[in-house]
Amino acid sequence: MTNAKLQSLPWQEELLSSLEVGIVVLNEHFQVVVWNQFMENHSDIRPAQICGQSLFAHFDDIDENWLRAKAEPVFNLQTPVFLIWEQRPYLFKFGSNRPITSDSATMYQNVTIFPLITTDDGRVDRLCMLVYDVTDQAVGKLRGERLNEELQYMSRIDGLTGLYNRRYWQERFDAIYKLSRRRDSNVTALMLDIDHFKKINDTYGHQAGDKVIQTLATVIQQCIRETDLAGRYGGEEFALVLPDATAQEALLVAERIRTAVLNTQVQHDTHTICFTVSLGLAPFSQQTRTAMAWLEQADMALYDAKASGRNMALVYTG
Ligand SMILES: Nc1nc2c(ncn2[C@@H]2O[C@H](COP(=O)(O)OP(=O)(O)OP(=O)(O)O)[C@@H](O)[C@H]2O)c(=O)[nH]1
Repeated sequence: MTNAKLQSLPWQEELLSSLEVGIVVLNEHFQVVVWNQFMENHSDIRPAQICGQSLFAHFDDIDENWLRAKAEPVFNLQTPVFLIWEQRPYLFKFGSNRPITSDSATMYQNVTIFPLITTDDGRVDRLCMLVYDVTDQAVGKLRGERLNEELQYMSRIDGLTGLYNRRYWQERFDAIYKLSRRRDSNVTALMLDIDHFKKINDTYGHQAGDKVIQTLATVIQQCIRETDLAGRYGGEEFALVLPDATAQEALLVAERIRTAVLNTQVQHDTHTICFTVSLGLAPFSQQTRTAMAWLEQADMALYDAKASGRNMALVYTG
């Protein structure tokens, strides 16, 4: 079955030309025997230019060793092989004819490679590749995945501050609690609350209050490690967990946050707003039976800090 033979059967040639599928027949030396209209249209290579020549001479971005290894079972075991876009977006680097706004500049392809027997002794001496354009399907799936990732991100993040929201923070905190029990690690939980926040809202308005909350979130992020976990726990209440930190080490972080807040001013309209925070800390202990109980200890220390005059950080003492 050579190109010359195909030309002698016009209806077959017409059939192959009208297919929206690439058809490539290769011999044992990976020389092209058939190159249909689809392949010509997308590669700008005419059959006369490529037939009788090595495929790799025209497509130097196809890894020769890889394709030969892939095709081995087709020749030796007479079994088909499938290349799917999820594993390798394309075999032939063709441009996609989708609109400019489309997600893909190149055509995604699924490729089926199956054996052809043209010898009298039943040996496979040719293989046929069917190249399917699956760009629409691939772009749709990739968009769906990206959308899912965005939705997952949004479901974890607090819209006002960009920190983790309460639900997701709690989920991560529970996991850290379980890990700490197993490893008996030094981890400290921290609760933080803005002092007299109601007064800020009442004096400057809710928008100003929001700005204060956002500014505090930025300050917190600047004062902690990447491995620390910060979340917005309630309106003006934040929860943190500091892995690899004893109570004393976490207290240094808490003091860093407290002083940074003292040195922060929030501009709103013509006003300059200053505020303070109170912090409560609780180191992990094997005696603490649940994650919730651990967090409550930090909350009790926070309550003590508030009761002792605010603008301070205290460690839970039991
Ligand atoms: N602007 C703004 N205010 C909020 C938000 N969430 C809660 N609040 C307000 O935060 C205030 C919290 O007040 P309180 O719980 O009485 O505490 P506080 O005034 O900070 O007093 P102390 O904690 O005892 O220092 C309430 O007025 C809530 O309406 C929010 O997202 N934005």
